[in-house]
Amino acid sequence: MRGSGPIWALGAMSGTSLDGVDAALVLTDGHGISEFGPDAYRAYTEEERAVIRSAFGRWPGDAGVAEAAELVETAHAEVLARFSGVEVVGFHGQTLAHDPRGRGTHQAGNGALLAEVLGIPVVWDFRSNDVQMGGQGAPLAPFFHHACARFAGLEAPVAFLNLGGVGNLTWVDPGVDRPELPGALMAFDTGPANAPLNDLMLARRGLAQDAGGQLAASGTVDEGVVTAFLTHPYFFKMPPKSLDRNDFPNLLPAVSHLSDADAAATLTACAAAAVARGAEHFPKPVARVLVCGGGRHNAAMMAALSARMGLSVEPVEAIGLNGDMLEAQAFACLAVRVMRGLPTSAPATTGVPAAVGGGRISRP
Ligand SMILES: Nc1ncnc2c1ncn2[C@@H]1O[C@H](COP(=O)(O)OP(=O)(O)OP(=O)(O)O)[C@@H](O)[C@H]1O
Ligand SMILES: CC(=O)N[C@H]1[C@@H]2OC[C@@H](O2)[C@@H](O)[C@@H]1O[C@H](C)C(=O)O
Repeated sequence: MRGSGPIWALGAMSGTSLDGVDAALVLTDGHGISEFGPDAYRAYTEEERAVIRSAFGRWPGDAGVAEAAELVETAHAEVLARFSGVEVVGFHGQTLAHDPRGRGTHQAGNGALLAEVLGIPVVWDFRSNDVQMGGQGAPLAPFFHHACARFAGLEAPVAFLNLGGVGNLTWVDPGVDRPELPGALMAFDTGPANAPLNDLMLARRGLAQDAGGQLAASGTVDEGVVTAFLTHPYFFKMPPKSLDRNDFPNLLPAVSHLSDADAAATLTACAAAAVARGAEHFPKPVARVLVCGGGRHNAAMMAALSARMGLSVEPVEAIGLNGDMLEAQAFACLAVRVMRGLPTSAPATTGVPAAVGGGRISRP
């Protein structure tokens, strides 16, 4: 990559909730954000979603994985081709399985193929190197959260919370000028966020989500279920730590005896309680929690978070960011970091023994 100045990078993310592909342009030198560009979204069709979902938990070579990967590649090629003036693409792919201390981490989608189709260098397979070096391979957005806090001119420690299928929390001290330095970051997955709630809505009501958190807001939380949920060994692990979408298989069955509304309220409370438990690990207190990801549209979840954390919980729009695109933007910024040989994770974000870079670079 020429020079060290900012370039237009296009990031793309297909998250665990499997709604679709987010893509966003960022002008960045990998350290700082100069400007945000346009973004785009391409939903998966129900048929595509079913094929990809059936490959969850599977590894390269397993039945159904090649079909899922092809759909992921096609959807990305479609949405990424809408942009012009792009110098590099950061392609996350679709996580199908994540077992960092076992079989590794598996993001479906071939970046080399996309580079050919788009005619632009593509950085991809961001997580494998970190896992091979002994890290969790996730979360990777924290280096970008650090850049966001500085872009917004924040000075005091702050937390970014992503509420996707899984939740992840990043504590940032914007006063430390590089994300890999000790004291800059602490990050980890908090627990299940929207995934069990979506599964409940699908099973009970045939709906994709609890829109606005309306069903949860009409129910009563079963605190016994929340207390039992918090005894899961994950909550006793020290960060950094990461999760697979299906790591809490007993959560949905734990609300099977409840009405639809009470079950939704209880799963929402569990997601919030997991975040509040996670925040106990923060090295220094924060005054505000800035939320990105689809869960910020769930008023019941936002209220539960604020109540259980005793903090101001606001969407990232409060500091001028786009909460639907933060992860896509993160992989844009990480792509530039990879191109320039900068680290993308550190002991405080993934538990890797030393700051490392990841990602494969494929050129057309
Ligand atoms: N209006 C809304 N009301 C309630 N929930 C919503 C709303 N919009 C989105 N969501 C929730 O947010 C989810 C999508 O969030 P997001 O796109 O951030 O997840 P993801 O990026 O796929 O997941 P991850 O970050 O775990 O990879 C939906 O599946 C739904 O549960
Ligand atoms: C293995 C994997 O894909 N993890 C995702 C998932 O979705 C949310 C959470 O679990 C986080 O760990 C990560 O994504 C974000 C973008 C990250 O790496 O920061």
